[in-house]
Amino acid sequence: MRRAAQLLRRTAPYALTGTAVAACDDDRFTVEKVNVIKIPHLRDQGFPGANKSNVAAFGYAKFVSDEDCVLGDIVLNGPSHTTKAYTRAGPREKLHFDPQDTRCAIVTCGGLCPGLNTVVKNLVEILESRYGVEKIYGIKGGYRGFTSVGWDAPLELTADCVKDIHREGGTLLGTSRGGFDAEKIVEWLRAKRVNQLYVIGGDGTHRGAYKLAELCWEKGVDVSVAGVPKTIDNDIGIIDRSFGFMTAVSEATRAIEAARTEAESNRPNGIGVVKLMGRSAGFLAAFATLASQDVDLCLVPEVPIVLEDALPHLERVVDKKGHAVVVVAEGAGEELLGASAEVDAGGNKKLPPIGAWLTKQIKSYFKSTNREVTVKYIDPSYMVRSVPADAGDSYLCMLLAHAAAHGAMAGYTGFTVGLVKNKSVMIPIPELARTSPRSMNARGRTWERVVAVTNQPCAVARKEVSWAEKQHARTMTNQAAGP
Ligand SMILES: Nc1ncnc2c1ncn2[C@@H]1O[C@H](COP(=O)(O)OP(=O)(O)OP(=O)(O)O)[C@@H](O)[C@H]1O
Ligand SMILES: O=P(O)(O)OC[C@H]1O[C@](O)(CO)[C@@H](O)[C@@H]1O
Ligand SMILES: [Mg+2]
Repeated sequence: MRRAAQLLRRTAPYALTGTAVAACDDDRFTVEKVNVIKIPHLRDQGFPGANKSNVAAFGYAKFVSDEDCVLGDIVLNGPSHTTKAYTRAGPREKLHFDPQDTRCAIVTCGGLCPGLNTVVKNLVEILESRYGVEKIYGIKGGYRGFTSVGWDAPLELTADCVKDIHREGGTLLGTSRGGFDAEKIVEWLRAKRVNQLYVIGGDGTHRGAYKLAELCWEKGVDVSVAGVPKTIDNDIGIIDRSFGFMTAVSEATRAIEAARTEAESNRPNGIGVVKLMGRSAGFLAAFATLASQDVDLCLVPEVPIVLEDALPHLERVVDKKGHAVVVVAEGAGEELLGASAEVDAGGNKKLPPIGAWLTKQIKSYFKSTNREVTVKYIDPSYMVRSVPADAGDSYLCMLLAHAAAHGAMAGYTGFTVGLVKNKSVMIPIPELARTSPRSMNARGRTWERVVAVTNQPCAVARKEVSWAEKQHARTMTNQAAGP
């Protein structure tokens, strides 16, 4: 017997709506409850909008209904199942903003990431060419650029001036940490009659973006704030992966390849150590390790380092192969090196020099066993994120830019976009903020694969369980929590 899903009903803004869905097939399983996550809409804040028909999409695209959802959890492991669902992104039949009266601004914040320019290019192109928006500002140098003057004052972007920017890494607009002033930014938006703001950045940038959306409601300004998540750490919650991450993984494997070549060639007992980015999540280190297949020891922030296991393991590898390769994420080993009280302009804590420390530990361990060792330390950190996006990430950048533009034109606000189970969706920014930064589950499949591929002793992770589980539990609690 199959019972059709009941109509998905939405209530208050940003609330999870408990929506009963029954889908029984010969009593095999039941999806008991789908919690549809509602996206704030400007009409709910009392802005009626233009309610114009979407001629841009008409004739070439299938409109996406506001009722279309994507299930967040598609793995069934029991007779009944509860899952969140995210509103599908895509062109809507009705536009909140009349393109003729639409003025947009785009800003990139936080660290660099492959594909920033590709997102900017695709935003400008879809807004100008498809929707017919005539004024698009490019804010220079992150949030602080709203108040900059002179050469750093906002640019006017056109499809023509962005047509080749995807070929370059970095961001045409510039980026920064710090300098966020909500009052001044909203004042600028009001003065320039900008009614769509696109922010491309990480969790910090999104926290700022939501403050801007809230301030706009408070001040009665009809502005849509749309985010596009950016991080090469891949530490944004909910989404499948962030743009630029796989490009960074490919670049990281080149550094690992160099480390292997150095380690293999330098006698006796060559060891290559590669430090990769990853402030609080070791996804980059883990994926580069899995992709390269050359790594013998991978250290990540989620799994505390146990030197008494790690160093003898390296010695065994060197004995067997003549060389070894180590990958360490920059945020690993906080439990040994201590946390720094210093923070950067974005409020992110500064990290101790784990790569140099580890190199020293390896040297002294081999010395203590009366073995010669040649350690080559490679720190390619900025190189992996300053390159242009590869083909897969370029495609993702285009998809995300389009999702953001369609959502903002339709009048959604305070949302970000992402792939969930390979479908593009909109996510309320508070949901993203609650689930980010996410960390790798030290008892999950990715880490299990890393241990299998490197052959590093499971004991490397033995102390980890309580600490990493605590970390992971925190993320999961955040994800499970309602707004
Ligand atoms: N809680 C917050 N409220 C308002 N603005 C914030 C907040 N956190 C960060 N910002 C601002 O967002 C911008 C970028 O923040 P941050 O340095 O944390 O980078 P990010 O967006 O998280 O990207 P990355 O992935 O590189 O860390 C900065 O201008 C910072 O001032
Ligand atoms: O030196 P910056 O520009 O602050 O960036 C470094 C940080 O950026 C990140 O890649 C996040 O974007 C972190 O892994 C890293 O700690
Ligand atoms: Mg961040």
